[in-house]
Amino acid sequence: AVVVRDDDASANVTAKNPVFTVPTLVQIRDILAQLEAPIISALTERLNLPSNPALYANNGSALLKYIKPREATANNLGRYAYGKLEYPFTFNAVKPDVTSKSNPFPPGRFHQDSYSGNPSLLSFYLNTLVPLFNASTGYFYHLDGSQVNDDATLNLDATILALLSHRTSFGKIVAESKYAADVSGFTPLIKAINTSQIRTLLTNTTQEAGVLAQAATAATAFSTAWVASGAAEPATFPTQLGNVAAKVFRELIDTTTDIEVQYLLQRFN
Ligand SMILES: C=C(O[C@@H]1C=C(C(=O)O)C=C[C@H]1O)C(=O)O
Repeated sequence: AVVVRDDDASANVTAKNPVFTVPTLVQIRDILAQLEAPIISALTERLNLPSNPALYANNGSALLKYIKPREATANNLGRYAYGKLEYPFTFNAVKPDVTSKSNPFPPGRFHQDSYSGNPSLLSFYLNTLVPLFNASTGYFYHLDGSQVNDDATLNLDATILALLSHRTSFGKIVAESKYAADVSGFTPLIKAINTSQIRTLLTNTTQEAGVLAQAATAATAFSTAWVASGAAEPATFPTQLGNVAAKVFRELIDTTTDIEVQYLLQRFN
């Protein structure tokens, strides 16, 4: 539907974003738990492919070149539409909502802020994860004897990065849900731009321990399943996967929390 907005002087007529009420924190945590297995499943596959270091040199320029046309296609399919909670790595898809009398961001209603956690996810991927993806053999067989399959590797890189972006973007609705449950606690901290106190109020270390424990359980299940299914794995494989899963979920928690903090800092813009 096309509606006239009285708060947008630059355009007489513009499409208004849909109004979304965020789920409760309990519901959001259930949804986040559902994302753990797919992330660790993709990491398991990726850990079993050898890497071509050239793809990740120069801040991942070859990886980003691979991802760019995929993200353009994804964009045309609506992957980054308003409220999808996923953002691309190769262009900026965020148009932040602006508060006004007609659009006051009531507690519990999603609004879009301009912050993306993707740059820090990409740097974590390139600098911390890629060095851990050091398999010497892969599961592709080539008559020329080569083990490396650049396209298959990049395809998994793109899949993992998209999942990481989606998972961390939940920080936006986590923040809205927590704000709605404690408006009087958050409001003065936001107005004072007290970033460290906002972060403290958002953090729940018991919940974090549960997320990390589920990641460890999933990593054990996937490495056990690969070995039981007949994959030729080095003895170190379960430990390596456990290590990768622990690092990824620690990073996800930290970046999700960054996104929560940044969302709230823009609450009254
Ligand atoms: C997402 C939340 O906020 C923070 C981030 C967490 C996460 O990313 O899993 C877990 C607990 C909180 O410290 C939450 O409270 O569930």
